[in-house]
Amino acid sequence: MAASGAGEAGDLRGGVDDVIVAGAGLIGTSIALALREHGVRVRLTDPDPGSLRLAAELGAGEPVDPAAPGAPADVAVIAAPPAAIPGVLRDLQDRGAAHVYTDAASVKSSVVAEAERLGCDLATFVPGHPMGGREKQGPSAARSDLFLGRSWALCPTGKADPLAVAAVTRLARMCGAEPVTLEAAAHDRAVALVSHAPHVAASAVAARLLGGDETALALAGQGVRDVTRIAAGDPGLWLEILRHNPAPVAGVLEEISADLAEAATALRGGTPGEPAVHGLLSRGRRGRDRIPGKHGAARVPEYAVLPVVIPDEPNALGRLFAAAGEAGINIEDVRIDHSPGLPVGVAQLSVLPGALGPLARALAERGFSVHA
Ligand SMILES: NC(=O)c1ccc[n+]([C@@H]2O[C@H](COP(=O)([O-])OP(=O)(O)OC[C@H]3O[C@@H](n4cnc5c(N)ncnc54)[C@H](O)[C@@H]3O)[C@@H](O)[C@H]2O)c1
Ligand SMILES: O=C(O)C(=O)C[C@]1(C(=O)O)C=C[C@@H](O)C=C1
Repeated sequence: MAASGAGEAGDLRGGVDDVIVAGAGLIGTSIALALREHGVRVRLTDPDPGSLRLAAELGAGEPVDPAAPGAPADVAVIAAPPAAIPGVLRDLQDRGAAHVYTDAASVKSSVVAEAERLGCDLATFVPGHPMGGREKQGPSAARSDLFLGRSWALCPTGKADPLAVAAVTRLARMCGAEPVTLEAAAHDRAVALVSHAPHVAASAVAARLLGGDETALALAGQGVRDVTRIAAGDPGLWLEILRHNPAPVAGVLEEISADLAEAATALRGGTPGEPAVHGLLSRGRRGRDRIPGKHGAARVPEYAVLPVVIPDEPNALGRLFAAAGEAGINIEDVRIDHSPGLPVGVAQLSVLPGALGPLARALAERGFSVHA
């Protein structure tokens, strides 16, 4: 969603012209891509050189050394895993890397408490949480439109400078999101209900599938795919998120468990228990109706996946497939991650695990930019 003119883009930027994104993964690169569409200068840092290189190649910004980021940016966004954020904030603030700081962590109270403990400046730190995401990681899954129409929680402490809040509000709006301001504890209770407990519940449903035989799994339709999509997320990141929000998530899970237990007991009891089951299904339907919007994404099969950067031009995919064919490798599936308006996209080639190395070598030899 590029702005239509330099003046208009400048108006929306409102002084947020130069941003540092620390953490060039899914969320950091998505934020960077969205900001680039508004002409914002973006400087990227990430301890993983591969992620940094890919994010830069996707057009998300210029890689910089976090120890020498250059002149202070208008805003620094920290899009690292939650536990790393307070330390990165303290480091960036010590270096005077930006005038205003925000983060993207899925939890807020623990991040704020640790930032305070580390002596971070809370006047310039506006904790944030974009409510858009995917069940995938890394810059190759990034999309400039990831936050379009989503809420973006802002949890400024009582010490926050209103000008800092205004700058982060503008940044969220440039990403196409709607800022929602609330206290950190209220945020954590809210996301326990709408994000964290649902993730665990989806994992519980998906974990049952491990006991299903091939015939049962062959019958899997869209229903189970919808219910389990988020269970494909990274267990490491999710454990970290849950650890930082334990009590609110446990509370919701206990309520879900009670509903499920009651339904199971009622079903075991036959017809007399039916009203309880009907009641749960009806409440579920009414609860679902209260959700104002919904993500949609395809499930990705579990092959080995090779990301290859491709130019946005006729027959780019044709050449890619021809090269794989010449190497005698069968591509099982392909998915294109592409932000509208960008000159390049990422083709995610799914192959049998044993074919990954040979395919990477064959494509690299033929001049493709391969990110194995
Ligand atoms: N995945 C989602 O759907 C989602 C949605 C909203 C918010 N978030 C939050 O966004 C943050 C990033 O998650 P993600 O999904 O982009 O994960 P990701 O794994 O795709 O990216 C995280 C990136 O942070 C980098 N990193 C690690 N330590 C760092 C450090 N000290 N300094 C700078 N970068 C560092 C990693 O190398 C990696 O590239 C997390 O705090 C997460 O809670 C995730
Ligand atoms: O759509 C997804 O894949 C997500 O899980 C995104 C989602 C969510 O629960 O809505 C996940 C974690 C975040 O902190 C924010 C957004």
